[in-house]
Amino acid sequence: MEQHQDNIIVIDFGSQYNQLLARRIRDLGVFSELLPHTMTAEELAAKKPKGIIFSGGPNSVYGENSPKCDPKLFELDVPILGVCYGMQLMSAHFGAEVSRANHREYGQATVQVNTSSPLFKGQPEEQSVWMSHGDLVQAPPEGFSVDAKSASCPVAAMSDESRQLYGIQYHPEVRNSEYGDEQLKHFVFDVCGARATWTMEHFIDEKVEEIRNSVGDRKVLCALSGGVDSSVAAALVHKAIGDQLYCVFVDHGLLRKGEAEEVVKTFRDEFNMNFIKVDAKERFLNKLEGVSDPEKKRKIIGNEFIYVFEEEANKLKDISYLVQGTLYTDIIESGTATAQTIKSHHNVGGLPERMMFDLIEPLNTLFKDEVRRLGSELGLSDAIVWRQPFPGPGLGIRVLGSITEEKLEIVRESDAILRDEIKKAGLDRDIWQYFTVLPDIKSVGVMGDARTYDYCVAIRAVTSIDGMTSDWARIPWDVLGKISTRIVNEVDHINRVVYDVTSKPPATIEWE
Ligand SMILES: Nc1ncnc2c1ncn2[C@@H]1O[C@H](COP(=O)(O)OP(=O)(O)OP(=O)(O)O)[C@@H](O)[C@H]1O
Ligand SMILES: O=c1[nH]c(=O)c2[nH+]cn([C@@H]3O[C@H](COP(=O)(O)O)[C@@H](O)[C@H]3O)c2[nH]1
Ligand SMILES: NC(=O)CC[C@H](N)C(=O)O
Ligand SMILES: [Mg+2]
Repeated sequence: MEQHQDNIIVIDFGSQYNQLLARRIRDLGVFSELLPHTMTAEELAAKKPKGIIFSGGPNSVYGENSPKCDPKLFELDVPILGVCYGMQLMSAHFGAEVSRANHREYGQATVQVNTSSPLFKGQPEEQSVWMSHGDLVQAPPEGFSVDAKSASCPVAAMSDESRQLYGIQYHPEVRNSEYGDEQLKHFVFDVCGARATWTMEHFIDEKVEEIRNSVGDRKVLCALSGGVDSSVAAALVHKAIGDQLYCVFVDHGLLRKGEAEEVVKTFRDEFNMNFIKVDAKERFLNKLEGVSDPEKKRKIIGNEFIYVFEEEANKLKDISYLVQGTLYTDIIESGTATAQTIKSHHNVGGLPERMMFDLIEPLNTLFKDEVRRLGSELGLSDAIVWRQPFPGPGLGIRVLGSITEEKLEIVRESDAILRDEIKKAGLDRDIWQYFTVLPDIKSVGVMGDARTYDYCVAIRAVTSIDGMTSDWARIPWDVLGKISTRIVNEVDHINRVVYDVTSKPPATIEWE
């Protein structure tokens, strides 16, 4: 996309925090996107970046297959900030030695900084920072000066002002680095001279123009779940092309209690868009029968979605674009060239190899909280903007192992009770996501003096901002107690309720 504002490019070397870097820059009001390290200097220069940031990464620069960048990048006359692996890469490029550290540093550390260096202006000389490295730069390359050091890290930051090259060994993008935001601010505004003009309004205008240009007068299909992301994507594309947009909502039999009716009502009543509901319960459940591997289930569901959309597109004729509400989170978790696959999101890693559509994914650089802001800007109601996320594979990944109608019913009913009680307790806006899971185990109980041997249900409730990390929600015990009693009393085949108290990481939000 042609950017009409200043742009800072973050080059992805596989760090867990790479997405945070781009995010922090956007929060400063400057557009920023994450791009693969395999892009050539020429391709990157075409985007006219005001500055480039190298992310961290799990590799060692001296490792055999460690990711590199196009060396011509250093000749573009664009300021570069290397973070962690990025600084090590810059150092190695200019001939400094990067070696294994005697003491690896993970977590909080104290650095002494040179406050006359551009990135550290106006800050205290001693700062607390977040380190995560096992390698280090012993001495800076020629022409660079040391801007920060810690007890175990001789080069915690370095710079060559004349060539506009900067390096930081710790992670300024992580909140635990006290003045990290300040350092990024200095880089973006003082060193790169970027202007803070990036707003959601700009984002909307640019996307609308981009969508109009690529679509022309053709018709477009939108995969609409009624969730936050696809509702926002649909509203955005509708703004661009109006009635050329056809929204397709699929009931795959893995939806929550009452969900299909609710989505149909909302979109028929509140939205002035072409809306089609497809009943595809049987075909999804048939394909999933007897399949217990989570990744297989995800791929079957992802594939089947597309087959349904293709059939609908053929009925409407001349449709070659599919809109999806894909977020950056879906992409990173599905695995990229540098990041591991945590789970294949149905709309990314679960897509079939061949499909008849080109994808339009206007939100694929954003995080959930940014999408919510965008939704409000587009005038969507709070009920949609603040709806809790619900994964495309739905209850299919909340019935662990192979899926049956009976098990789906248990999850559907217990989830409805949980939602009801959370709402009654006024907690629905505080808790990011809450649902029940049916583990594939049975345990012994005693009900009405009789022995039972039946399923247990797990409650999962988390607080989060963007779904990348989360903590378990501290639901008051009396509320949990009420939920547990209701589930056991009202849902057949449940004799036990447990509460999941793990954060992400090390767990994930969904169980599959
Ligand atoms: N039942 C469905 N019918 C049609 N499209 C769907 C359905 N479920 C998911 N999708 C598509 O897959 C995309 C990803 O699903 P995801 O759940 O991440 O987003 P969402 O449902 O739009 O928002 P939310 O995260 O709030 O649930 C959606 O944006 C939508 O394009
Ligand atoms: O549309 C989706 N398709 C998927 O395949 C999928 N898998 C997980 N999720 C949602 O993503 C967020 C992070 O989930 P995890 O911590 O389980 O990875 C949580 O909000 C999950 O509900 C999905 N959404
Ligand atoms: N977080 C990082 O970028 C780590 C860089 C490199 N792998 C190291 O251990 O030093
Ligand atoms: Mg959803």
